[in-house]
Amino acid sequence: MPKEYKILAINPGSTSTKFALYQGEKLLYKDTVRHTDQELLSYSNIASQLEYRLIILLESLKKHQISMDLLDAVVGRGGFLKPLASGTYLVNEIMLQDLLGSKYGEHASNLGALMAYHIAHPLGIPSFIVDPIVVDEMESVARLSGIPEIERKSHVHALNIKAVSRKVANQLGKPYDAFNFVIVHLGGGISVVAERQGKLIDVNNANNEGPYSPERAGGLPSYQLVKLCYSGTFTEREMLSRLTKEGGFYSYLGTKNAIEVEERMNNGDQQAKAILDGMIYQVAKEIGGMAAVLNGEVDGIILTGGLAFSDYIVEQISKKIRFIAPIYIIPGEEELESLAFGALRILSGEEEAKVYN
Ligand SMILES: Nc1ncnc2c1ncn2[C@@H]1O[C@H](COP(=O)(O)OP(=O)(O)OP(=O)(O)O)[C@@H](O)[C@H]1O
Ligand SMILES: CCCC(=O)O
Repeated sequence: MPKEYKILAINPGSTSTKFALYQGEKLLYKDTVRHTDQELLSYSNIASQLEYRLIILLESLKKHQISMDLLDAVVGRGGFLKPLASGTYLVNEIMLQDLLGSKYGEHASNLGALMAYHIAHPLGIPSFIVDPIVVDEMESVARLSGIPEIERKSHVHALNIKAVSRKVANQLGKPYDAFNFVIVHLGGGISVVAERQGKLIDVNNANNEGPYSPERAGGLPSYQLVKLCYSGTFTEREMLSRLTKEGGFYSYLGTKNAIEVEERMNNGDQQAKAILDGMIYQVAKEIGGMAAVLNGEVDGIILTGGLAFSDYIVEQISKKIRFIAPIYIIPGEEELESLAFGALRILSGEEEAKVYN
């Protein structure tokens, strides 16, 4: 009988940290710890949250009486690195340095490789990342921005997007590269992608384009943005934080929690309704754009991520876009499973780990 590898998967998100333990393909334990805005905003940068998130992980393992001694590998979500092909990568020194120094940008998922390595290294076992947020399959036409100094980049919830795409394709009875999908990850940040036959040919860079989200500003009118940057009101760090951690719902309503925003709306708060509806409007508009990228040849639109648990959000988006193609709802995310299975493919010899250099 083949060995049933034990793999710990770690997914640090913008509003939560999620963990799971798999034995082979079987889930043994799963836990989600949600972080308050105050907790996370008290850290000056993402890398400085490492110890805090590691303590949370160790507490969770202890609470669930999980011993780390029997682990075969640890896998974390992959963050801002150089643009990469899709796949599973061994965590190595260059990767750790790039993440610790935020060389390619700040994002909660930068902690994935760091946390995985800190657990795995003392145990003498490998650590991996799978389909990091810098998976880049964009076509050259999609890279043009409008000025030569700025190139559009592929920063995207690739892990979950690839997983849900496979899932829907499976439901439809064909491999995922047989379809064209528009896939929308509705999380703390929002990714809307055009996937043509398995490749993410265009994506809104979830950190600085597209719809606003619970914590991000999304695309902004560029002229006014430049004026604001030079107004003397904000430092560069404050401005970047305003766009990526304190934008969207948070900037208007003081919370990143969509459940709370919906409750406020249901209790008659008109401002909460306006902001929620504004996000829905922008998401629908972005989906229309990605449908055009696919020449209207869209086999399905997939809505996924934490916000896809909300009936209101799903219904309101669906109303605007159902003329395009059938809609598939996969709430939450398949990220932990995808991480564990990515590592499993390496341990079982089905694939070879890619090297980051
Ligand atoms: N049942 C629900 N109804 C409405 N909104 C929900 C529900 N569950 C979670 N959310 C909202 O989803 C958002 C977080 O989504 P998710 O957990 O996918 O994000 P994350 O993993 O923290 O960040 P990201 O997906 O950007 O990496 C929050 O605004 C949260 O309040
Ligand atoms: C940058 C892509 C991933 C995310 O927005 O969380």
